[in-house]
Amino acid sequence: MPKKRNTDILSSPDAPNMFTGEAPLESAHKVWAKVDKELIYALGPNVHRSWTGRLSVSDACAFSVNLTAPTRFIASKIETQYFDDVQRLWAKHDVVAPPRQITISRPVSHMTPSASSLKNRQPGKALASHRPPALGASKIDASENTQPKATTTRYRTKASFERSDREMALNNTAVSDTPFGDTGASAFDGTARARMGESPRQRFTFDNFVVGAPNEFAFAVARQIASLDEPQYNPVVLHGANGIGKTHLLYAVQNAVEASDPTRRVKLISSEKFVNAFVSSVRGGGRDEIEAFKSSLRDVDVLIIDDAHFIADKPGSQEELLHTLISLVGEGRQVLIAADRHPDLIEKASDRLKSYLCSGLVCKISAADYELRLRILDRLIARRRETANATLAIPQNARDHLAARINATPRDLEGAFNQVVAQSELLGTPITLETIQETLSDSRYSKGMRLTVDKIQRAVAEEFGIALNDMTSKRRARDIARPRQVAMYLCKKLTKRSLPDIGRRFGGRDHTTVMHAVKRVDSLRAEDSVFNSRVSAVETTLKG
Ligand SMILES: Nc1ncnc2c1ncn2[C@@H]1O[C@H](COP(=O)(O)OP(=O)(O)OP(=O)(O)O)[C@@H](O)[C@H]1O
Repeated sequence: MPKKRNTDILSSPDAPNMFTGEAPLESAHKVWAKVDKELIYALGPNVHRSWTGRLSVSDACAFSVNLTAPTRFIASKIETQYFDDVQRLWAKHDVVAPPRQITISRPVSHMTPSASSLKNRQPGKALASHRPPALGASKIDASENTQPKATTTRYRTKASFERSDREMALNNTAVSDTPFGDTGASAFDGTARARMGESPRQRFTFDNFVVGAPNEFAFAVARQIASLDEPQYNPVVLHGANGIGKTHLLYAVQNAVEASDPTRRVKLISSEKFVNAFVSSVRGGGRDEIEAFKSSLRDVDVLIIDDAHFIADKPGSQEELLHTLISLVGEGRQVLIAADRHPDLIEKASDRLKSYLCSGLVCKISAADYELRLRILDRLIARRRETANATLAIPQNARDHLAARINATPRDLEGAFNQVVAQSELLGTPITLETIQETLSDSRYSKGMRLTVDKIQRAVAEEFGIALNDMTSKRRARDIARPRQVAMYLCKKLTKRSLPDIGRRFGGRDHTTVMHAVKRVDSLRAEDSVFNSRVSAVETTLKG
């Protein structure tokens, strides 16, 4: 008779490894020793020494393993930048199938309760309260205040982390209209907040917004909205690339209006929240739900909607938004909207919505130039000195380098600044031009990744001798169309932009046109050596 399988034991968190017979914690230490070594090769010794090499196994069961970092910042950094490597190598060396879930956490004190408890642990005694979160569990349970605080789950993406501050703000606003309290905030939100010192709502003020040629119009408009009781332009749309300061200005308006006249009702909501609230009110089915939704948006003096482009392919929500705007504007209430592109370029937005959005005032925030980036950097340094590190010193040549090198958005600049400062503060090293170069060389700020569509279009237009505006024109003559295809090809190859996004930046072309261009240039490069060397020449110039 076949032996009865003891599923209770095998599915228990303390079950020994089926293959090696090792206890979960023992096997986790062994696996980590291998992963630790391989990470040196995978990430390079410098990165490993500064980040992943500072992890250690603090707890493990048959389903999951908890790796602890010495500080919250290091845990966040690993989670956002190196987690995939850790996870991949862990899966390679852990013989458990499916591989155990990895959680990165930071201790609340040097000797974490879980570590000390593990030391005193009685063989065979389960430590239920010190288990790493189970598979699929969300962030750490706030009641487990003796546990290392998990900064995030395995499902968070880098992009979502970058946006977390802002989303946290928008979500809180939408869930409740109370200013940033702790209510409802997740453990991760708490981490993000601690990392930045203040909530976005507190940081995003007019005073903290650095004004320069690329944003002065938008700033002036926002200030005017905040200072007038009667709208002068309505609706107002601010548009510009991601991370360029739109949300900052929206919050600045909200803050300023509330500070100057607490009786004025201001509501700031993301269009994603708008859609969700609208859909759930409709699903709720009752008239009351729908009426409650409508009045929550219409009983305000100033309605501010962020990321309006999100609503593009949702016809029902678009219609509702349009009615909301018409109703508010009709009653003389101010409407302020932000989107990542001009309303006319919001694909799948209805013509009525587009034309209504353009009927008030549309103003663009342009890319930050070097001078503005330098001034934003100076402001960041000043704030850091005021709030956390009075002796922070960054030599001028290092500042110049940072402002010149991070030629993307203020958000990227802020991220790079945080990285440089945190590394210096945590490792106790001074900030110099060399340390900045080293920090940035390990990161997403490496030159090739920061190439913009605009730069590529310019470089290709120059090489092939066509006008820059032919990149977006409808002209189809081969001597124009071919360089345009080259530029599309290089955008796909050298940036992280999607095919639809690239198409949009080439005069609103379809993604299939971009796909065709990529294939065509690829095959021409293989067939025609002169053409190939011209494309290589542009590529080399761009990569600098
Ligand atoms: N002119 C500026 N002065 C100071 N800080 C700025 C400025 N512009 C942007 N920032 C900072 O850059 C970060 C990103 O800005 P913000 O979230 O407002 O971008 P966004 O345009 O709303 O991006 P998205 O399109 O992704 O929503 C914020 O921390 C903001 O404070």
